[in-house]
Amino acid sequence: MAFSSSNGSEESELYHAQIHLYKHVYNFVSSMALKSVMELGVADIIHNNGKPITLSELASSLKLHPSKIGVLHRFLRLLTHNGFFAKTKVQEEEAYVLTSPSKLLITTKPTCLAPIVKGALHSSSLDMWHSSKKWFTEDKGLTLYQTATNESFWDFLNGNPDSLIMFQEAMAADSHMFKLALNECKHVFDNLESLVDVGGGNGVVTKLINEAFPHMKCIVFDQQQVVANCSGNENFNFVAGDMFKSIPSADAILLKWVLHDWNDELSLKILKNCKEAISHKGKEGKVIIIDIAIDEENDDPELTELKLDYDLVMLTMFNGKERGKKEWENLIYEAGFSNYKITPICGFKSLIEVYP
Ligand SMILES: C[S@@+](CC[C@H](N)C(=O)[O-])C[C@H]1O[C@@H](n2cnc3c(N)ncnc32)[C@H](O)[C@@H]1O
Ligand SMILES: O=C1c2ccc(O)cc2O[C@@H](O)[C@@H]1c1ccc(O)cc1
Repeated sequence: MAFSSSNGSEESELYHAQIHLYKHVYNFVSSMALKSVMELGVADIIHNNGKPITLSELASSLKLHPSKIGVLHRFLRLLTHNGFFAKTKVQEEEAYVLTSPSKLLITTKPTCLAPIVKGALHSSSLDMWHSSKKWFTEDKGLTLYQTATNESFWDFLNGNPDSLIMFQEAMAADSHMFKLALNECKHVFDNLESLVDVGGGNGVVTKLINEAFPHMKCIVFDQQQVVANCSGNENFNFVAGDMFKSIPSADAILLKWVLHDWNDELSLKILKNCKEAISHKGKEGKVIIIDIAIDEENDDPELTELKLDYDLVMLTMFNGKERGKKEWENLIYEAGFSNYKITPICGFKSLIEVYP
């Protein structure tokens, strides 16, 4: 039933529809206000203050022009409404404190996600969206990013060292969360003598695994330009190569946030190379995938929205995708594996153990 017959509820439905639409039009304002506050370093200032901070104290720490104190107040009002800050009173004056989400912007903490905010909301990640109509009406086999910029996002990173660093820092920041998850899924890595972290970037995850299992021979395998200046030690090494060609042999292969960058055809190629790399172990080898698993039936709608947002980001930037359980199963079986197990970790990702 789209509209009821009574005039009153027809209007009310229209008003609700209007609010729904406006809310979605202005969703970007919350993202951009968050980015602005992250760039100012507000979380660090509140954290270093050691107690709730008043607006005037905050403005003075930030060395704001006096004309911008009211502006800061309005940014903080929205972000307080959104759960990023909370308000209390200091001698009758309003003062701000951090909440759990804004504590993730404290730059001295290993759990800091400011580099994700910086990279994901950088103009180089966002500008492409203005070309979506052109992209929809063409069939050139390009990503939205390529349609907008004439190069792939990977080529852009390879030609822009500062952007490559920004991307690697964002990936490294996300990987620190894995330290907590490792406590829950330590058993997955038990009894492995060797592991290759394919597309392992600058090795944050591998280092955490190596610290938990010092006798495991760990290799971070990534593109030459990513690992060229990385150094390790006897059981924690960097190897340059191309995962589409071949992958070094090991008891287990780790693929964290790699397969979602690629479509099914290319993901299949990577998985088949992983299978080859563990073939010497017979049925004992395994591939460990850490990625999103969409589960609309069981996840709450907010979590599903985040996963679907990521799906569109992967589609538009890389021609990649976030997968549901059935899509993971099809991919895994098509690559020649016989069994798998999906376990949710890190809040919105899953760990998928894949067996030959
Ligand atoms: C999204 S990042 C994930 C990095 C890391 N696994 C993490 O979770 O932080 C994908 C990684 O795949 C690497 N990569 C892309 N193409 C590759 C290739 N052909 N061979 C090896 N690594 C590749 C990128 O350089 C990048 O470090
Ligand atoms: O968060 C981002 C992300 C995460 C995982 C991945 O495989 C690719 C990603 O690219 C964007 O979606 C986004 C990001 C973009 C640019 C950047 O410098 C950092 C993160």
